[in-house]
Amino acid sequence: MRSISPAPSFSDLQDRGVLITGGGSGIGAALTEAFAMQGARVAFIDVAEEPSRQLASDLSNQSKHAVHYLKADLRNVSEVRAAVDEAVARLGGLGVLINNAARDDRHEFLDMSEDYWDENQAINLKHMAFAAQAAAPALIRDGRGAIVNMSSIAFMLNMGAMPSYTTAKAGVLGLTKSLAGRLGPEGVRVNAILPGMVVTERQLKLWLTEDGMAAMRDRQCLKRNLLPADIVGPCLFLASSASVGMTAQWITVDGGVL
Ligand SMILES: NC(=O)c1ccc[n+]([C@@H]2O[C@H](COP(=O)([O-])OP(=O)(O)OC[C@H]3O[C@@H](n4cnc5c(N)ncnc54)[C@H](O)[C@@H]3O)[C@@H](O)[C@H]2O)c1
Repeated sequence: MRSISPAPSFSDLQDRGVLITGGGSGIGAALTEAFAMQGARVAFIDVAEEPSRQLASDLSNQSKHAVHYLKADLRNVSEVRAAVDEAVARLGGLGVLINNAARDDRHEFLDMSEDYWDENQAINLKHMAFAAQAAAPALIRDGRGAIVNMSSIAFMLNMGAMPSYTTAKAGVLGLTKSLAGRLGPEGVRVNAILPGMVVTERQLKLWLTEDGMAAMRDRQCLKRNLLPADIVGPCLFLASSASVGMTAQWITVDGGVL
């Protein structure tokens, strides 16, 4: 499910330090690959060790710089901080943080426990704030730092099957606007991407059915499934100096649902 279409080239991303959370599979893996192929210095955090090690090793054989895999459970703030510090040390600085990791569990609202809510917010929202906090000093030192936060159109579709996830994804936009306000005066831009239905291995395994995909294609203007590669161009753009005047904004990549 890795990206296959050629990504646009942004020469300013060469040698930039880039950290991607949840970069070991799905959209995150496509982003890890794309930044590595731009010639960036890339590190990614993921809890899934085996596929992540494999990805880092495969990409390191093809890219200008070795790709660094850092194992951490992003639900744990001290692990987030340690992994970000390690990334900054290994990359020799940081220019770009991609807050990508999430887990879109379905859950029944009427049965939802407090613990479930807290754990769900921890993987879908909280780590983005603390990764940004840990990365901020390096991004400020960089002088043209950029953060890209992964939201979702799901919170605008009145979906009843995952209220904690969709609340977190709405929160990602609030976080994006607040951090843009706080970090903009220090030269750091903060933007977000709202993907629509993107077909990944995990989505296929857990949630997507032929009927469900057909129904979403029906709602889209573009009558094809979106793939992780569709998120790559917008993300590279928001990370690069091509979008140097943009902050506190978001780009929707949903094939035209909204
Ligand atoms: N796929 C879609 O249709 C879709 C739609 C809208 C938004 N998004 C957003 O795009 C982003 C990527 O989605 P995806 O579908 O590629 O997800 P995915 O589940 O395929 O990948 C998420 C990655 O995060 C990692 N991860 C999960 N829990 C972790 C933890 N506790 N600590 C560290 N790493 C952890 C996983 O191992 C995995 O590699 C997410 O923010 C998601 O909400 C996806």
